[in-house]
Amino acid sequence: MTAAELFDRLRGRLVVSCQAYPDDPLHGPHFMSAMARAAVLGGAAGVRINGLADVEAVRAAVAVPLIGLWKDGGGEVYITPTAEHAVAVAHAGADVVALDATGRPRPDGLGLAETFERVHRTGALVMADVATLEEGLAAVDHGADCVSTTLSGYTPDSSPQDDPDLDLVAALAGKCRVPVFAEGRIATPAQAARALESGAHAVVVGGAITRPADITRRFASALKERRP
Ligand SMILES: CC(=O)N[C@H](C=O)[C@@H](O)[C@H](O)[C@H](O)COP(=O)(O)O
Repeated sequence: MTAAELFDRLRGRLVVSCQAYPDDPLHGPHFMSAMARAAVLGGAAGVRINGLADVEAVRAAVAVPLIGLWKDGGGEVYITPTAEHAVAVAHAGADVVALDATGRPRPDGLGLAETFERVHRTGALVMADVATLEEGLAAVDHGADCVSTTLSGYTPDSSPQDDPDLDLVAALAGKCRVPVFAEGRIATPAQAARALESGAHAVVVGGAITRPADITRRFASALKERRP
């Protein structure tokens, strides 16, 4: 699949992020590949998957474009923190490798251009996970194939917020020559639709679909507040 074909398949569509941490009963490739299959059944045009085992299993389970990442390490930069992680994610079967492109120092000391270049040598594309407009523009200059607002609200240079950062989506979409993905805290179908109206090429939704413990917690706490 060429880059143009891949982005065409995702245009105006939903990407579901299927990720479960080790303390989640759904952790592991068996559950995440079932989750990815359920997402595709429901109309997801792509999936976003964390970790080599999950990427491999999901690659075998669904045929849609797969955005892979590898959260690792205890540092500030934890989304696919080194070029070695990024290349491993590509080799595990990701079509697109998502990585922290905030410009903060990477643990392997490599710059973004060199890291992106190593991903491109595998044949995979690069999704730059950013928190600000400046980071997105710099990532595109360094060769990113697409940009996602994943890290807005989670870095010292972006303010924490409850809602999706649709201002950032609009700002990036207005200035970037590559597809911009809206990602982070999209909790309702209405917010997903607004993300497209803000200029997103596609919309990534995670927890609101794939974290049943968190979804349950929202319902349970709504009852608690009104318990007689
Ligand atoms: C900040 C960070 O580490 N984001 C991660 C990136 O892969 C995931 O934990 C999120 O679930 C994903 O971005 C989708 O966002 P949300 O679950 O809010 O729809």
